[in-house]
Amino acid sequence: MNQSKEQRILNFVLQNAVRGDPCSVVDTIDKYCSQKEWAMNVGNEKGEILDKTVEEVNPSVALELGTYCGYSAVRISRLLKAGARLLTVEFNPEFAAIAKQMIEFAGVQDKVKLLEGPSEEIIPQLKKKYEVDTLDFVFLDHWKDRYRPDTILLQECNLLRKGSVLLADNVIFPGAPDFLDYVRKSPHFQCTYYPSHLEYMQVEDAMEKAVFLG
Ligand SMILES: Nc1ncnc2c1ncn2CCCCCNC(=O)c1cc(-c2ccc(F)cc2)cc(O)c1O
Ligand SMILES: [Mg+2]
Repeated sequence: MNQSKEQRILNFVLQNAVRGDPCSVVDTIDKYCSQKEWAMNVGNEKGEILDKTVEEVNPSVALELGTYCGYSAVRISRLLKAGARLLTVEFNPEFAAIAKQMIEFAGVQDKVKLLEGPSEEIIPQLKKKYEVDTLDFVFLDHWKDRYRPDTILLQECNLLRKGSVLLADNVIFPGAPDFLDYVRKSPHFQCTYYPSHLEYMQVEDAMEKAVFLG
């Protein structure tokens, strides 16, 4: 049976990156996806905005919605302090299997917990099943029409505290207009817009940071 694109990306990393070196895994994925096959990783340009935000927040507990091949899970977890952890949620079992291998190869498996399932099912389980009190940082990179409902669900589940930071990918392309409208109009969020480009392309995209005010 011929390989999936995601399997080809993983194989390229296993053959060309340095085991246990998260930066080499990130760079190798970017090399493959910019030169051989496009894929929906956040990429290096938006990845630097992600890095700066993670360094600014320095989260103890971070959540990622939409793992895909694990590119941003490796990118985020390489910046986490000792004892900090990233919970990453992936709906697609094939993607989750690739991401698991990617995370282990990068050597960040002790910082990352990969949860398989739809975000709307997993978010309500975070407190009791995954021993989360509140989330310091949330990276939204899953279905774009889930950004707004899941932001509301995070609030309803009391998973946000004063100062929790949400960072959303793709708010321009493919776009998350209802999410932008919601957080920018809400008195509970302080928003910042970061213009950028779609990963590996010269197409306009952007990220939105929304800080929860309590
Ligand atoms: N836990 C969960 N709950 C719900 N859905 C879940 C999930 N976990 C995963 N998914 C399912 C999301 C699958 C991928 C989401 N990301 C995207 O759809 C995405 C698409 C593009 C794109 C751009 C230009 C194009 F021409 C085509 C596509 C770029 C991006 O950076 C993207 O992040
Ligand atoms: Mg994205």
